[in-house]
Amino acid sequence: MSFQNQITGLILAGGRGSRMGSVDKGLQPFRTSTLVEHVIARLAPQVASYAINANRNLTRYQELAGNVPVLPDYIDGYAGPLAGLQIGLQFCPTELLLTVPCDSPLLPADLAARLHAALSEQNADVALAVTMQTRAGAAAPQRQLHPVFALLRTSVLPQLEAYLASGERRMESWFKSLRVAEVLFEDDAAFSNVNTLDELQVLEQPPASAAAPSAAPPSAAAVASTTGNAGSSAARSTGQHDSALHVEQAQRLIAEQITPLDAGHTVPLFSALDRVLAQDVISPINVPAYDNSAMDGYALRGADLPDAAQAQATFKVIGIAYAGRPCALEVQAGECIRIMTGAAMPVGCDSVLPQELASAISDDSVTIAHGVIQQGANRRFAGEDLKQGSVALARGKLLRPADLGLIASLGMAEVSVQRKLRVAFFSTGDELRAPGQPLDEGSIYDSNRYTVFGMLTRLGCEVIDIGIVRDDPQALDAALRSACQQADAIITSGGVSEGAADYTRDILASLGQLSFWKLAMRPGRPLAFGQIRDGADSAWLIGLPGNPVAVAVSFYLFARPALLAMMGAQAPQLTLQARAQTAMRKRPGRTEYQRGIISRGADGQPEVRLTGAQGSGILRSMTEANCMVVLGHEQGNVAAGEMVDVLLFEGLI
Ligand SMILES: Nc1nc2c(c(=O)[nH]1)N[C@H]1C(S)=C(S)[C@@H](COP(=O)(O)OP(=O)(O)OC[C@H]3O[C@@H](n4cnc5c(N)ncnc54)[C@H](O)[C@@H]3O)O[C@H]1N2
Ligand code: MOO
Ligand SMILES: [Mg+2]
Repeated sequence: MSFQNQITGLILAGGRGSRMGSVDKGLQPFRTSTLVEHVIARLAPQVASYAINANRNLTRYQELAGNVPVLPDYIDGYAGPLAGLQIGLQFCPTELLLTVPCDSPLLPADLAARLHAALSEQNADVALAVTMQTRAGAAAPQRQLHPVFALLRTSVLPQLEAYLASGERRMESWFKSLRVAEVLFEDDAAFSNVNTLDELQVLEQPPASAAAPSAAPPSAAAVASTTGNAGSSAARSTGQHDSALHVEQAQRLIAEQITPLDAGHTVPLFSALDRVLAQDVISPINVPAYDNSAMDGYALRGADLPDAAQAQATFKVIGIAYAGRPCALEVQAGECIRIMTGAAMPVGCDSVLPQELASAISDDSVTIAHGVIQQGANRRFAGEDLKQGSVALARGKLLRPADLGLIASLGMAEVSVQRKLRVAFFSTGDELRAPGQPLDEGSIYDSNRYTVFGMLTRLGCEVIDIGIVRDDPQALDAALRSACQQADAIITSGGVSEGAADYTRDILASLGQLSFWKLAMRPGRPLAFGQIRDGADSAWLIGLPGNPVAVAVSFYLFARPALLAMMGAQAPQLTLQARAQTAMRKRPGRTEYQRGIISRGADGQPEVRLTGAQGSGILRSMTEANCMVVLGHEQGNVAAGEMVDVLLFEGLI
């Protein structure tokens, strides 16, 4: 394997740019493009694929780089280059990560080759660039370390995480704890980094040496498309390393890339259930439209209610007010009107006595004891539910039955909703047979397509079943192209892990920009995500792992939010807490989703137990469960009686 295939590049663009007036350095204009595009042009040919670490303007970086991963820091607060390194190492699909800053547009073309040679020869953890610099006033040139030009083994990630967890942020002192190989580069100018706008202007002068780019870099999108496939083969590196993306990071990366489809249309209210609101619903009226009674009883003036000294008071009944019928009566002191729930409050009345609270009722009078109701009781105000002109429901709302009721209460018979997402789905694998067919030796029934069908349908998608696709490059290519032409998104299962399913990975990658992630979770460790294209058509693709439980879990955690984001829907997952009924085994360093049954304990509090064997091929564990127990990344074994997080299935799985 060539050294390039072992290396993922990481452009560090996550700084504050403090010395540049807080501008985003990577995006500064430089020689007809931007600093980061020059860095991309220099870095891309040296590595299998690359990512950008940025904490601002993520969409802009994404546009410039054409769908390469743009990774924000995992830890908050612009914690410096080590935070960028951390997310880069967590993400890195290859054994080696090469970091370069976004503001060194002249970086050496042989950076990766030379750092790699030294790293291998010296069996080091990290190789760093060094130059000799003559400073003003200094007698001799001095050794200058360039720690952000580093080639690292991803196996150093646990050490880095421990270092960051101790509150440390300094890069050079972290390197002191590692085996470092230093590589002397002659051309100091190649490492010039631009800290101030003045320095940028100096560098903007026409290049003085051959080391500088002679022309504008190729467009970043072109670079990305040439590296996309290389990235997938590099992702199958043979070396053992533990770097894996955290669940939240993968979710964040997906969320950052997906933008909602902008395609609303109007439907009658009865067709709007489970659809996503495409526009805010603004209330055209006050709801309720007028002050009215919340009770059947007697409307009166609160000022006439008896005080403690009076003990009770008797009111004269002067008429009846019904809901839906105007009542022209007006009460005077000591008078009341018999009123029905929902009837408009008669002029002068501000309180309603529920009839069952009266001390005595005759044909024309009502007696009320002191303290039975307060002034203002049981009066519903105009607009207390919704004020005219206010947002009754916000765009992005997934419409539930009560929402339909609310829209109807505004007098609206139609509503603007997003068009249904078209989602194509298929299963991959030579071993798969469709239910109803005979099962020959070595084959199994395809269950994933049915699970995926159910989950897509519950999400309100228009489903396109592409069937079972054999592990055959031509069949996969044809299936993907057909899916891409018909659908907004494609959900596949199987063939995204290492090894025998290489085919699927290669074909998936050949049609677009796909990342193959290893996630720090169980089940659902492998996942593919990206966009594929066929001519003018494009579709998002989520490649779920083949194991049936992993399919459901990965769909829930990644496909569901991705599809909801495409619909522009706001539907966050709700995590509850329950008491563990039994001990649960858990290894720190990954998030586990164990299948559970939540119920009410003897003390009335929620408690949860696991559904037996938790293997990711045991689909029964899923059907018996009504929730998933979520055991967090850092968490270890759970003792009986401890509180654990749970995600309820109802409506989802
Ligand atoms: N060397 C490694 N091997 C594996 C790793 C790894 O990290 N390194 N990850 C394991 C994990 S975790 C999973 S999950 C699987 C995922 O594999 P693939 O996505 O490549 O899926 P397949 O190999 O095609 O299938 C895996 C498994 O699931 C069964 N399957 C597949 N499709 C269906 C279907 N539609 N209905 C029912 N069952 C299905 C298939 O027969 C296999 O048993 O990789 C591990 N290996
Ligand atoms: O995704 Mo796998 O075994 O974690 O099922
Ligand atoms: Mg397979």
